[in-house]
Amino acid sequence: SSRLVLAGALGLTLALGAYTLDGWGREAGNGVAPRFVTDAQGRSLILHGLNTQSSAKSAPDGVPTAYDEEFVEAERDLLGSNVVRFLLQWRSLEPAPGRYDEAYLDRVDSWVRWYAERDILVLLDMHQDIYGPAVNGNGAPAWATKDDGLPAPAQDPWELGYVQPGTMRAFDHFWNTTGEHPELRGHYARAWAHVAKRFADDPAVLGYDLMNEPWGGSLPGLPFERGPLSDLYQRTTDEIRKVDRNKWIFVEPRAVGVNWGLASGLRPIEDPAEKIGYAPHLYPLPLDLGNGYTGSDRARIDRTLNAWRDTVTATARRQNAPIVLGEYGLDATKPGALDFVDAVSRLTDEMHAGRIYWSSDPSDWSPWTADRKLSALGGRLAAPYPRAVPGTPLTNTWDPETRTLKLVYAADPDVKAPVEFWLPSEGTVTGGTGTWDEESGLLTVEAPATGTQTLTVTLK
Ligand SMILES: CN(C)c1ccc(C(=O)NC[C@H]2N[C@H](CO)[C@@H](O)[C@@H]2O)cc1
Repeated sequence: SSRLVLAGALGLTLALGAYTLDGWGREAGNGVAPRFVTDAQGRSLILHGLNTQSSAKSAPDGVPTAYDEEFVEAERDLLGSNVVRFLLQWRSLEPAPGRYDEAYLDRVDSWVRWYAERDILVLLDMHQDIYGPAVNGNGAPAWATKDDGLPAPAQDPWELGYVQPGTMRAFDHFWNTTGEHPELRGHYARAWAHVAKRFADDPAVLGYDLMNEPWGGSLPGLPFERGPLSDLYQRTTDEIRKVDRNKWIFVEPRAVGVNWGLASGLRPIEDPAEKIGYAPHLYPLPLDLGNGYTGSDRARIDRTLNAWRDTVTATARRQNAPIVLGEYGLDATKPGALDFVDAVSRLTDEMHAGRIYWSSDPSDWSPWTADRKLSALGGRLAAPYPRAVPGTPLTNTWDPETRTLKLVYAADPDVKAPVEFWLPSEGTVTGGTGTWDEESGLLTVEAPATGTQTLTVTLK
């Protein structure tokens, strides 16, 4: 099938790309991420939420169409979300070179306000897939799509769109591999600076995810990441920091290969604010090929998860970056799908990484039913978790059998704030004094502010 053709082509690319990295690209890196995003009180945050939303990719006005404020309310109340990865479109932001559409940013701001009113932080994602609409993708404006008139017909599966001649040329011009369009990356960096200038002082905005799933066109993965991609991230960070020295800036590795557990070649980005986060995606190849999380595929996928953990942790450590899994998801009708969701939850809990599910759109992947309740998959996402910790989390494990969450953390005596858990229903706590708020689903726990603390929360 064409998916197998895709896998073969990409697999060969990967093998060649990966082998150039000191063997097969596996780097030791077990253990926890060295950094956390912190709140105003200095608590370490563990971020859980949804991607919103794929419908924005093709929406004429560039904002989600299959989502509304009622859903945002449900995200807080039924899923306990404290973050959203909100898709932006460069085509909507900068419809002509150097001309920014403030009405578009007003529409984005109206969504940010919805999330702000529900204490959900917003990670703004400059989203692209297959470069932009002019080559049957989404993201870039037509004026920045230099396809040299080469063909780029829509493909099935859609991923083959990345290797069409016109799309490859558009990427090669953007990364200036051709040497003919050095101006494009400057436009991209300045467009981000324009967004940052708008939201620099908005406490609801967590920060900026600089590019969704970068693709190097003709450049192999590792040289692409070490060269033009890291250069673009550095240039964009420099432009943003001219107007915003506070927000987090998240960088993504290349999608192909790293989504499946291979090592990334990203260089550490220099940032005077020292607030660079790492936001990789996780899509094991057997699932991408339409299989389930069962039998021999399950064993392969488990090996992918372990490799992904090690390589992601190693890359984050190079940058001293907190980790947020920016995308993971699958068709919930596939065999073993819910077990995969639980496996990713355990993995990111082990890494103390945030996790943002793809996506809130109506589909077989969705956490929502047609009548806006939690789907079976949504129910697995709605597990208890520690959202804010006054110290460094050491252990964070949820056991659905015993309905018990165990948090061990090294208390920071300088952080005068309680532990905050989100629970889908009331729970009791040992190791501290808990206050349950039914309306918000928050269990606030006072515990000693020194030494290693162990809190055990059990749902009633
Ligand atoms: C060949 N290339 C460059 C490629 C192949 C496959 C993906 C992908 O599956 N991505 C996973 C999900 N991410 C997007 C949105 O960011 C979703 O549409 C995909 O399901 C990406 C790139």
